[in-house]
Amino acid sequence: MRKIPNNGNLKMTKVAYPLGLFICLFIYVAYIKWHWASATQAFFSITEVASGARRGQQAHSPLGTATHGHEVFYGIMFDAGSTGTRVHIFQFARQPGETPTLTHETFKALKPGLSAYADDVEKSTSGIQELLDVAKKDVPFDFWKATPLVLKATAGLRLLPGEKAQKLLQKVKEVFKASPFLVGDDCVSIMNGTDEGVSAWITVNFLTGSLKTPGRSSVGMLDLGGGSTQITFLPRVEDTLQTSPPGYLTSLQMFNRTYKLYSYSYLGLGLMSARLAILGGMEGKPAEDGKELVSPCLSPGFTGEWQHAEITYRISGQKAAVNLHELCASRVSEILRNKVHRTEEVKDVDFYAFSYYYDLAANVGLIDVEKGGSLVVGDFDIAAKYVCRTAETHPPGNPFLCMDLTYISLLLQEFGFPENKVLKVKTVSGCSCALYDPKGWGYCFQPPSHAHSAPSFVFSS
Ligand SMILES: O=c1[nH]cnc2c1ncn2[C@@H]1O[C@H](COP(=O)(O)OP(=O)(O)O)[C@@H](O)[C@H]1O
Ligand SMILES: [Ca+2]
Repeated sequence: MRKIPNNGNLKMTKVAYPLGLFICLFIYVAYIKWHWASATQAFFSITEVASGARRGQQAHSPLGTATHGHEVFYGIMFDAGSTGTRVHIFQFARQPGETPTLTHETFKALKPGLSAYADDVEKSTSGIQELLDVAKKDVPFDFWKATPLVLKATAGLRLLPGEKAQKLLQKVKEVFKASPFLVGDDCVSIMNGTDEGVSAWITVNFLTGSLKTPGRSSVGMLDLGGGSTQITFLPRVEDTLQTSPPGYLTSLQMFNRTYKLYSYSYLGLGLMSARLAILGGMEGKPAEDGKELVSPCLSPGFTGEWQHAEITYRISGQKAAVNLHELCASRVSEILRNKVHRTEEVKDVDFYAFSYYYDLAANVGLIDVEKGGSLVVGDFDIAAKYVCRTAETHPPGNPFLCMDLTYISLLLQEFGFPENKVLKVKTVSGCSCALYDPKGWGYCFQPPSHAHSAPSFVFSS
């Protein structure tokens, strides 16, 4: 479990414009602890709801009276990713009349993801309950009733047949409703892929300061999750806007500006889903007759088991394979063929890359594990070639390393990134985002709108 206390030396003084809420948090996150972005994203919405609820409670109860002139309130956010469920418990403080600051965060993650329980929803409850128990320990008893609780699910649930996903969400909702926290009717939902990409783009652009500095060019965002992968950037070239297929452009209105973003989430191209496709398996289905899945991306002598979404697959490397990298690259190219839309403009935009881009780059020493860092796209190719060649004779500790690096390298090439393109790779990612939910806790924002409807993602001050 991660606990992140705030040393309290970054308090905002009174600001006229509620933008201070965001600036404060992002300065805090960017300079004190560039860390997991769902915290920041949830912050946007939680602060308003939680403090509102708290005020409501205070009207009836003397327990709400703040100590030392501070009003303290909490928010709980579950990020139900395809590979795991994570809880973020936020504590905020607010001086009367001032914007709240994030003063503490508790985090705990559990594996596997919620979607692994698609065929036995009852089993999903113990993990959710365990994370709720963490929240109950963290949030003082008197605050339970006023503390909003929300869950946002991503690719794992999107990949499930609708009925199965709904059953899981319903189960979680029951557990939430039985909890002592503040839950609304839409406390549990699946976030759509574009919202996931856009919310991460907003976060990283706050973090880099480009949204608050007029004239500063924005950065692009790449997120590689387990089930889906997102690319989002702000095109500056008319041709990108003209040539992008429908569904790849989305309008976002924020701080009196309209952003026409290029954003797309590729469901099934997250790293774990890609592994399964490369191995020749089908999402949610065990291999026929327990057949072994053979891949040229695994060491020739390797045999083992791999668990994905609660299904165990027997896997092995292709016998006597020579030039593993070439064979693997050709298999991966088959999987990626005609799946990814390429834009010329990505060459000219600064990009940040998160999640498995970070995990893999850190794993092979391309970046610092703690701080992240910069690399060029071609580094993934060099690393893939090296790891795959070594794997021909010595199976690596992680049997998927050759496959994963080859996949990442080819995916980036498919997006249109040249090998000399610099990427900044960080641990932060835009995962679940409460703020970006049209019906959710968008107290700070009006509902988002995409593509064809009028932009309405408006900061309401
Ligand atoms: O809270 C977190 N801390 C650090 N890494 C996280 C956290 N949540 C997700 N990740 C990263 O996200 C990736 C898995 O993606 P996820 O399970 O969210 O799939 P999805 O986004 O496709 O649903 C991994 O790289 C994992 O390290
Ligand atoms: Ca994620």
